[in-house]
Amino acid sequence: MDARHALVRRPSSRLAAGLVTHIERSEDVDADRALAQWFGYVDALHEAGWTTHEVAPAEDCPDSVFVEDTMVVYGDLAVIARSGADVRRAEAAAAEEAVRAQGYRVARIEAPGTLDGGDVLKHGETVWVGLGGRTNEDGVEQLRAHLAPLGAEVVAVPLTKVLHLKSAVTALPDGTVIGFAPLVDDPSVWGEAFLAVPEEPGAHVVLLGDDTVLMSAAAPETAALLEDRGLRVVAVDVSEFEKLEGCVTCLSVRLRGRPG
Ligand SMILES: NC(=O)NCCC[C@H](N)C(=O)O
Repeated sequence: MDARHALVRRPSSRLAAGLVTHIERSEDVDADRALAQWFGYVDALHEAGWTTHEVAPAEDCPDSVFVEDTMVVYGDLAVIARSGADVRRAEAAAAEEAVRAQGYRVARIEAPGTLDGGDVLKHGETVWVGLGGRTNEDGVEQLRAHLAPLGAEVVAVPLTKVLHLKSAVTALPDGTVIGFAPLVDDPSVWGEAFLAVPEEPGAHVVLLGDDTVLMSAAAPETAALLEDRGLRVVAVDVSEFEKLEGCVTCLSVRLRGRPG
């Protein structure tokens, strides 16, 4: 992997008021513990050689820590999302400012399109987009138009069982797409490349390097399975974010092809 930079955004003290859609609301989201977990996550990025850049915090936006949802970065272009949850739209402006400061060109998903960055899974030149939750057809079409000149193929994927596509599936460095089968609408999208994992929190990995993945500490069996495949696993406790349907992917935007 080349340049290793990532955007992160520290949690609002109002995190407990974040949105919950597919799971029961937990009454015990602890904002202090969440902040400690967020520092643990950021430390794990640093230890793996990543430099982090903070998007200005947004106290009034309980879900702002889930910075992944504010954009899709491909090549030298950042497509600023227009969340399918209108209460989250205020998060985008500061995220745009932060990614511009890293040298990216910017495009935007415009109304009536909606798209959340968490619905977008990239591997190589293929970009799968979950359709049916926070992202609509117009949002997919706009993303396709923005990314086509960069050589990306955008593929819409049905999504009904979880919040975002990357709540269901993520990709390993070799292109294997992992998911917890009961929550994946149509694994046949990935054919032989799909690998079922034994735990729901095990479906989410952040690629930290060519052979290293970051994942939730709540998925020890999946961690062992990935280690058997030759990967190094860095596990972090993100329990407070998981109570709000967040996972390791949504806490950062990795800027792998940073222009600047
Ligand atoms: N990309 C992600 O998985 N984001 C998680 C967002 C969770 C937040 N509570 C929401 O419902 O928008």
